[in-house]
Amino acid sequence: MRIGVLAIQGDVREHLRHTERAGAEAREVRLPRDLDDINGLIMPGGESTTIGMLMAEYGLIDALKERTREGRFPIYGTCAGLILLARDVVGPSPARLGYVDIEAARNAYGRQVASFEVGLDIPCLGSEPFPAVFIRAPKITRLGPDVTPLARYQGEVVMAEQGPYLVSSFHPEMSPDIRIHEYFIKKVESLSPVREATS
Ligand SMILES: NC(=O)CC[C@H](N)C(=O)O
Repeated sequence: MRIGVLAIQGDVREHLRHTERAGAEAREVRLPRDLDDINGLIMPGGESTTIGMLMAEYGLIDALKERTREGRFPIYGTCAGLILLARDVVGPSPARLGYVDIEAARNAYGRQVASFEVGLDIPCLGSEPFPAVFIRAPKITRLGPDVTPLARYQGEVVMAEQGPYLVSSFHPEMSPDIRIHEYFIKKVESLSPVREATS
């Protein structure tokens, strides 16, 4: 499996490293042609207005619309990546993909100085809490009926999935734990077209 990491802003190197440790090949994605030979994409955190603007400028929004048309190209959006995958955004609304039926409120977990780490219970990863780092994180303020919640913090959903798309309000690459990357890779494997036998 080959996973792309959107390399516009954020912890690109950490996501590449976690992806490789979790057993997949990892590639940086900047331009539409970088999407050709990957099976899924991770969109790191950063500043969603800037990332969305550059994605639109590089032609990546249109290229991803094409690539995801059959619903078999998984994308994991973390933090700003969640905002770019959200159908609705409260406040200033960046150019984005909007594939997940959620509403996201930007910076709703406080400013940079209010960043924090918590041990989150994420049942699909097993019983060990996941060390989740929140940095000016978005809150999910509405969850559509087809979206499955995967984790909550103080009663509010902070990780969810809908079909091939996975989102988390927090940064999974900032701790050594690679279970979310492993979870995403399994999702990619389950949706990747089976190669035809050559003989
Ligand atoms: N760490 C992050 O990705 C923060 C997201 C940022 N607050 C935004 O709205 O774009």
